[in-house]
Amino acid sequence: TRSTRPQRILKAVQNNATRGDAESVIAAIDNFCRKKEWAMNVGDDKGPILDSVVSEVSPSFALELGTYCGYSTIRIARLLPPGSRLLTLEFNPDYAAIAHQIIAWAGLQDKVELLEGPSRDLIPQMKERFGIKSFDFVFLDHWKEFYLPDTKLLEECGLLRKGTVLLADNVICPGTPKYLEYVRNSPCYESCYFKSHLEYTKVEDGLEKSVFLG
Ligand SMILES: Cc1ncccc1-c1cc(O)c2nc[nH]c(=O)c2c1
Ligand SMILES: [Mg+2]
Repeated sequence: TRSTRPQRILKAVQNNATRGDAESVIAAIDNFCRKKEWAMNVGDDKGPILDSVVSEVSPSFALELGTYCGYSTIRIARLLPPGSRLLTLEFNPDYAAIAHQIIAWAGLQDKVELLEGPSRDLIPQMKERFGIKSFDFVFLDHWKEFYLPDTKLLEECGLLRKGTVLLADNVICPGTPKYLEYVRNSPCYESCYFKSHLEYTKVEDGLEKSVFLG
């Protein structure tokens, strides 16, 4: 039977990237998705914006909503200081199975904890089950309809602190109008937009950076 797109991405990594070399894994995925088959990775246009925000925050505890094949997981984890942790949540088991292998190929499995399940079920378990006090950085990249409810859930669970940085992908394409309206109008957030393009295309998209003010 025909392979899946994530399986084809994994094969491109195994055939073109060096084990333990995160940069080569990122390049292999970007080359495959630009030249062979589009896929919903944050990509090499928005990616450097993600990198700059992660480097600026230098988080001890980071959360990613939406792993897919692990591309942005690797972009974030490769920049984390020693001893810091990235938790990444993925509800699709097929995506999670591929992401585990791609994260391992990059040699970043010791910095990353990949949790399978719905974010709305996992977020309330963060303190008790995963020993998280609060997150320093959150990357929202799962499904546009969940950005706002999951942000409110993070607030309600006391998982955001003064200065926590939220970075949201796809705020233009596919678009997250309810989330944007909230973070741009709430007195609890200071928000700004980084204009870019939908991965591997000329279509406008961008990242919204929102600092929680407590
Ligand atoms: C799939 C797609 N088609 C056309 C335009 C945009 C997308 C698209 C792009 C992304 O970066 C996504 N990231 C997380 N989750 C998504 O569902 C998603 C969808
Ligand atoms: Mg995205």
